[in-house]
Amino acid sequence: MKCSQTRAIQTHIITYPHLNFHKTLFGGQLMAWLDETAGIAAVRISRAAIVTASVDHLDFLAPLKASHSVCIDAYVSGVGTRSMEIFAKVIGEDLLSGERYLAGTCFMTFVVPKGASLPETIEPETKEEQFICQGYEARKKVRQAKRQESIDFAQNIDLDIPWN
Ligand SMILES: CC(=O)SCCNC(=O)CCNC(=O)[C@H](O)C(C)(C)COP(=O)(O)OP(=O)(O)OC[C@H]1O[C@@H](n2cnc3c(N)ncnc32)[C@H](O)[C@@H]1OP(=O)(O)O
Repeated sequence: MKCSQTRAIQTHIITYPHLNFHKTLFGGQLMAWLDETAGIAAVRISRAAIVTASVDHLDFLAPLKASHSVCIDAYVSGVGTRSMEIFAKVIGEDLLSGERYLAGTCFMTFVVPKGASLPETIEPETKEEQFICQGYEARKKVRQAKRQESIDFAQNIDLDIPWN
């Protein structure tokens, strides 16, 4: 399957319900849209009931201003056995001037249920897709190491009710 066959895109106008104190897009809203868009890309390759396993390297590069549009563009950039990596980019656009800017990039990992299968490879075509996909194996190694760290870390987190 080609990266482009998994591509999912959402575009929104940045207006009041989604603004923060700075009159720019609330980061939590952007994260929700990212998860939704990336999730669609993940289902397109797997046709399975995926879950979000991790979000790494979410860089907020520029604020998204009120009345600009925000376009979230996501595609599968690597496949493992049950996991897949999705790359997403966030593009802001001043709709009156037409100026576009990169507001963020992000990698997310989604996992299919046990028993579901994924294609063995994903095929990049454009220069950007080739650039992104070539880093998949290295990023997966880092993620696997971090996952173990995260499991060890969780052993030290207490679940007590704070007001007791
Ligand atoms: C769509 C939604 O809104 S979902 C809501 C939010 N997400 C959730 O609730 C998920 C909660 N977490 C879970 O259910 C589990 O931890 C899971 C399903 C993510 C992983 O659990 P398991 O099935 O036991 O994982 P297992 O160790 O078998 O690994 C399966 C694959 O996932 C990958 N993986 C598991 N956890 C992570 C992680 N945190 N980050 C990156 N990759 C991961 C593994 O590397 C492995 O990849 P591979 O098969 O390509 O080699």
